[in-house]
Amino acid sequence: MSSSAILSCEKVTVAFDGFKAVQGMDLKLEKGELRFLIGPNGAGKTTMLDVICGKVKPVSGKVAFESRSGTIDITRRKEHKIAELGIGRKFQAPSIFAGLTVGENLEIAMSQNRSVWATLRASMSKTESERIEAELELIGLQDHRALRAGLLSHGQKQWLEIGMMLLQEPEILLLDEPVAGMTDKETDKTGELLQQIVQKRTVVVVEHDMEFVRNFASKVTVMHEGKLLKEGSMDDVQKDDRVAEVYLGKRRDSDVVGSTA
Ligand SMILES: Nc1ncnc2c1ncn2[C@@H]1O[C@H](COP(=O)(O)OP(=O)(O)OP(=O)(O)O)[C@@H](O)[C@H]1O
Repeated sequence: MSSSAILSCEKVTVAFDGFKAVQGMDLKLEKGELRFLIGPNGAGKTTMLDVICGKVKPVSGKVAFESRSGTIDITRRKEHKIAELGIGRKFQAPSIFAGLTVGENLEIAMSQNRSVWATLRASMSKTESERIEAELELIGLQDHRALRAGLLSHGQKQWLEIGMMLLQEPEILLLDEPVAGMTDKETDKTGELLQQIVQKRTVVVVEHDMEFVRNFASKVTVMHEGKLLKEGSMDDVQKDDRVAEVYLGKRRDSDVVGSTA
């Protein structure tokens, strides 16, 4: 692995009943980057996240994680072990406790190894409380600590969930379409949040919202039919005729990979 790489997927192939959803895919992440994984429906993007977090095992290929204590081959590790090593995954469906307050949700996330009720009954240390306060500020929910999480807007629920993940101190965060269903304002706030998160961590985002990708991506990986089609800046990707073809079924045009204006 190169010195600053935090994750390296090499020639990863995934088959579902003989159908190759991912074929010989390479994906290398540098520490602290915000990487967007794009591509048409069925390209294999979500499957790649599944491979990284251990939910799906590849038939061949290798996934190596540069942990704080050295390089670890995580290809065959169990999902919960990979999470413990520092790779967190957020799925599209929120997994917050709607009946508990925002603060309580964060408290639970912070003390994952205690039971939910033991966590709520136990008194928090000053440091823990400050930690939660800092997290609330980061996710923009500082004024909602005592609000029932079920009453938050869709966007706020997503941020809360991101905050809950951050309290588990992952080194890599894998997000599947985090801005789906958000308003434009919420989408922008999410982009800003992700940019703050990568000051300390590495983030991979599977995304269909090209406006969002254009606004916040530095490096984009395009997948098509389970393979790497193109990797580079959004500019490079947008100029690529093959990328335009797979999105639009024709030569470069407006719309999806169109103008940056
Ligand atoms: N558990 C599964 N069993 C069988 N086929 C699957 C399974 N998961 C994914 N696939 C297939 O693998 C291919 C890649 O799916 P994947 O969800 O990774 O694509 P994607 O790029 O994330 O697509 P989308 O953008 O639509 O979410 C698709 O053809 C899908 O139908």
